[in-house]
Amino acid sequence: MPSLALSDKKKEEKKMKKKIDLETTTPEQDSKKKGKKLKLSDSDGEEKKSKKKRKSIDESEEEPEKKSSKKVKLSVVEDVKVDNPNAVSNFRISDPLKAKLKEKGIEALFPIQATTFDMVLDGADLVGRARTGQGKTLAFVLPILESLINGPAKSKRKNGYGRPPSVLVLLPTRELAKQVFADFEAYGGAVGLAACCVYGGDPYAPQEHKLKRGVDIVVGTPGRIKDHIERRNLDLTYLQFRVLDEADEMLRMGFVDDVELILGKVEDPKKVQTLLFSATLPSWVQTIAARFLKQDKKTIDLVGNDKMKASNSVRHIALPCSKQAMSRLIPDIISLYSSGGSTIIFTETKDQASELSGLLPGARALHGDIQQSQREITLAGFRKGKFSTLVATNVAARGLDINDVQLIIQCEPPRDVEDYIHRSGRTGRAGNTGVAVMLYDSRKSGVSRIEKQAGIKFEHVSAPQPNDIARAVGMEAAEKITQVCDSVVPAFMAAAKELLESSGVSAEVLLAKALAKTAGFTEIKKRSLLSSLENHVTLLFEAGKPIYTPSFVFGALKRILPEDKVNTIEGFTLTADGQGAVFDVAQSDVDQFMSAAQKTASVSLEIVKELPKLQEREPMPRGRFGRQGGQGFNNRGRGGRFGRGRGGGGGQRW
Ligand SMILES: Nc1ncnc2c1ncn2[C@@H]1O[C@H](COP(=O)(O)OP(=O)(O)OP(=O)(O)O)[C@@H](O)[C@H]1O
Repeated sequence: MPSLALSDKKKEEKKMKKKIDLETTTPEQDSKKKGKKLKLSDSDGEEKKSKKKRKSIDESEEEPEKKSSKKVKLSVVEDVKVDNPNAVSNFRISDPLKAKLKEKGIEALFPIQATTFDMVLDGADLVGRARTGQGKTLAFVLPILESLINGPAKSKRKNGYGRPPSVLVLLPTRELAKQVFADFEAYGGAVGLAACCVYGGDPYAPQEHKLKRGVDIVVGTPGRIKDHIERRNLDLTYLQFRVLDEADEMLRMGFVDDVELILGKVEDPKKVQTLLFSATLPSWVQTIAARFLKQDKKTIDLVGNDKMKASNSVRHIALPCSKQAMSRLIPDIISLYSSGGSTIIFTETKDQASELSGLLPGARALHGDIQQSQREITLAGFRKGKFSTLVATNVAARGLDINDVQLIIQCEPPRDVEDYIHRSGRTGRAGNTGVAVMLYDSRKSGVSRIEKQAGIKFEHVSAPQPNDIARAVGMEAAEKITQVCDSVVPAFMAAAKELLESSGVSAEVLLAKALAKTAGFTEIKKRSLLSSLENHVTLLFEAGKPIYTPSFVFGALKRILPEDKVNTIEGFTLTADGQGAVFDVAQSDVDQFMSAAQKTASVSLEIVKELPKLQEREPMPRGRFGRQGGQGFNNRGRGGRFGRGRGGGGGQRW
């Protein structure tokens, strides 16, 4: 299909442009462009100095003529690479690491990596913040490894059998620990450094064995790390680097005691470099940074006071939908917005995740009540594309980097804006684009709160209608049809001719039927705009004067319609202008409602074509410090949130 090919091409071009933008723009360049200030807590000068150093090394390495002759020979694309100040070759990265980066298709550092590389390699403590999917993991992996093999940490690193680790990385969940471990294993392995991963839910013995044999890097979750320290399997005396990744989540989960205990185990905190990374840094994390990091720490905040806190390569969409309509609506949202890629659906509770995954064809659930071994199988299957829809609780909200996730669906506005930012950030990663659809109950909403706090502007859309769905699935079906092998066509020609002659409809109509059948659609039901309910229609009620209460509308309706009919209306909401109310009625009742309204001059009813702006009723705010135990953090239980089973409250949600 030419139009399909064209749109795909455009998408690819856009992706390329975005990728190049991400790779070539350093925050300094960016801030100059926008007149925005990059937050550098101190030694700004040092950073400039090391940049200069880099430049002068580059200049002395090559004769000017050589440089220019090389440029002449290069194509435009190659030119971008050479001129890119963030090209890997511009950093003090040793050859085996460079080769590994190249093997992984990484030619230039992303801004958070480029900005912090020298600081970390030169020994600074650091608080680093960048939006989701912008490469924070390599921002600590690369300079730490480089420091251990060629930099200041090399001479202090212990060698040989039974050596204690030089690096400790703490993460909030097992899935994340495994992901970060995979990077340390790949890049560390390239320079002869050994890493191991320890987390709860797995037997102790194999972890114990690895630790006793000696490793350079330990990656894990706080609970299990603490257990290994107490069992004397883990000696942190010679630690040189401590990394707190997704620090705010770790502390929010109630790991604060474990984290403190672990961080307190180093012999001389002044000799240890501590790095703290996240996409969200609530102000209370700054307090933690002040306690655990050195006074002269650097802060690199690539989000800063920018209004937009969530990923800016994601399309943020808000869509009204009742609980009832959800499981039937979601497949259509996937057809319309997933561009053929994978989808992660976030629910608020474990029960919801299980229930919804059972209702969606081919979907699997991931939450804290599922056994660790099964969780790993599910996640591995999703990563490999064995199934394309994952229904998860917040267990999958943070940090997970899964290729080809094109669509995020959140079943309701999350209570914490940080959750919105991290969940929607599972798509649109590494310079790619993605779509995040947030469903909301028009009677409760919460949309404006997320919009305001995350600094995003939602696209407000209504439930996909028959034409939208037909266009989307029709395109996919068309692609399937055009892929049918030419050699099988002659065998079907006689049947096709006969059908064309006998059906009495045009070739176009027949082809449309073939597309519908190929896409698996025998009927498409209309949906209401307000609750996304099938075979329902959204009506607008007006009375020619301001409406202050729902009871006024119900009273007026009951005067013109039987009470039991009025009681069937769904999703009742007042409009933002205070002049009307919208609600859904069954398609079969529409005529009765409309003719009743026509008989009276006091009210009017109209079928809504486009949903007007609605009044929002905010849910009760949940205080961050509202329902927890000590330490002043939202203590949802000591890791119980993800089923570590270490007691504490609040573990039921995820
Ligand atoms: N310099 C680079 N060039 C190309 N791809 C990169 C580069 N650095 C990292 N990536 C890729 O970008 C993706 C996102 O990286 P990463 O998971 O570290 O992001 P993040 O900032 O930690 O996101 P989150 O806040 O969601 O945890 C990964 O697939 C990673 O391999």
